[in-house]
Amino acid sequence: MQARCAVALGSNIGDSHTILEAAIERLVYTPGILLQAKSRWYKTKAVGPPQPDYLNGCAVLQVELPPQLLLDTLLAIEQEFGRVRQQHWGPRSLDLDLLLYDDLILDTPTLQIPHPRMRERAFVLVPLAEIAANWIEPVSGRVIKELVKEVDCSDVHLVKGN
Ligand SMILES: Nc1ncnc2c1ncn2[C@@H]1O[C@H](COP(=O)(O)OP(=O)(O)OP(=O)(O)O)[C@@H](O)[C@H]1O
Ligand SMILES: Nc1nc2c(c(=O)[nH]1)N=C(CO)CN2
Repeated sequence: MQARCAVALGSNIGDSHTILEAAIERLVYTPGILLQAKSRWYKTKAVGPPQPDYLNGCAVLQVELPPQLLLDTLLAIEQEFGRVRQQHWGPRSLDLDLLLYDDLILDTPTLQIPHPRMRERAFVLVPLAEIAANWIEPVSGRVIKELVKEVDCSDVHLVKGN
């Protein structure tokens, strides 16, 4: 079975640009994952507890993996990039969040789709609107380009020379 999914990428430790570009390559290297689109990179102020600014972006993938296996793959790639789970919302070399999986709504103890906080996050919605503006977020029934108008995007800045 083929599905289209959207992934958010973030990094605020190390050479984040190199890490995020390498994470895209690593995703593409995974059997069952094809890259359909990737956004440019954005420098963003950390939301939540004080920590270094992030570099964020999004990608749209065509996958042949079921949702939980896809998540497990994302978590494994985070580990490969040295992601130690110091503390929730703490700095990390690589964060991969599964935002959308076709029009699936899933709420299990290990996986929630759509990502439960994506609609409040400019650092997700701005790059996602760049590559998936007309994707309907299934919980709200709204398209991404409408959702991004409802969040404060003043802390999301396109990186020069993307
Ligand atoms: N859609 C999803 N995308 C990514 N992780 C998810 C998702 N749904 C559930 N999880 C679970 O959330 C756990 C916590 O992830 P993590 O510690 O990276 O949270 P975070 O990225 O710091 O915060 P946030 O979840 O708010 O982005 C993961 O280990 C994963 O098992
Ligand atoms: N700007 C920004 N802030 C965050 C981010 C992130 O990726 N970017 N990720 C978090 C936990 O997932 C918490 N806060």
